[in-house]
Amino acid sequence: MERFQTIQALGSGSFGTVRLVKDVATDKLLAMKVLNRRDASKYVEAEIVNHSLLRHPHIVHFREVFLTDEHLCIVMEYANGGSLFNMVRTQRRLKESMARWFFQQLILAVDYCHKRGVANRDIKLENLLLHLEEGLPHPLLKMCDFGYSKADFRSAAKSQVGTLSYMAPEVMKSCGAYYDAKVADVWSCGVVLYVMLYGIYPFDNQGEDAGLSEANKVRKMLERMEGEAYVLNPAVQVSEECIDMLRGLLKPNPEQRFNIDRIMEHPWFNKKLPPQAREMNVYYLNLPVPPEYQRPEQIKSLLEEARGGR
Ligand SMILES: Nc1ncnc2c1ncn2[C@@H]1O[C@H](COP(=O)(O)OP(=O)(O)OP(=O)(O)O)[C@@H](O)[C@H]1O
Repeated sequence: MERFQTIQALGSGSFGTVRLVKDVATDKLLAMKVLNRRDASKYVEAEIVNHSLLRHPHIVHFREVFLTDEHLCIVMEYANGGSLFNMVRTQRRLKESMARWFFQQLILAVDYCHKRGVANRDIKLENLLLHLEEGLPHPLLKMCDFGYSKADFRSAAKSQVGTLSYMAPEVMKSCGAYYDAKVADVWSCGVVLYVMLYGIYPFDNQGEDAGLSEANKVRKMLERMEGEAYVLNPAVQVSEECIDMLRGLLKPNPEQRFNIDRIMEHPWFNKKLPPQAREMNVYYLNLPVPPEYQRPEQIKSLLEEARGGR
């Protein structure tokens, strides 16, 4: 008998589809990403291995990867509330208190990833899923998609990856020069916060830039980033403390940008922060890996097999 029963399709990405499945043994609902075996590239391998290193309440939990005759299946936690992107699109923008609720969870997840040695490099609203849980006033945030992630980034990154609207200026300009992937992640968190509050992108002015070539669009965006020329619409009620946070995150010079410690010390971040949030991160960092979990070496050899070494 099959171990997983498909309930419905959840969506599709550049590599394959994601399904809602039921674990037949436990009745638990899970998400399963199904790729063709031939798409088991080194990038996909990095995505899965990096994801498998992370266990945190605000990161979609990686369960296992397995092969069928034709497919590579990645089983993970199912987030039942859609994405933050959909929520912001439906509501146009979020109230400051709601934006802070999600931002706190995002920063806890990013802090944990960085301490584990993983930079996501594609933090955006579409990759932040939501999970509704009984008894909680708002959905929980769950980071997903480690397709561009980089582990062991002590030697900084240099490839230009990510999504343009969320990309830090030093990444956009890098052209093979090194940048610190952790600091670039903080910029993307700043863009996420801005979009939640104002319902538009801070630097990607789609109206004004329509019709421009890609190169000119990037040039325009860079000019706005470097001039810190994002609009703080006065019709939207946002506190001074929150704006101070935004300004610290969207500093074009990576050396002047807030780092995670500075964010976590900020009074706006600490307002209504759930008790023991920081201790929780220490707890998850020290959690031993259960013996039944797939290790990076096992995952790598499975992917090797998928690539043809059957
Ligand atoms: N764990 C999950 N729980 C619930 N929905 C999920 C889960 N993982 C992915 N999805 C949904 O499935 C869809 C496809 O996800 P997938 O990660 O394959 O592609 P993508 O991120 O949209 O695109 P790409 O892979 O090109 O970046 C998305 O709409 C996503 O919200």
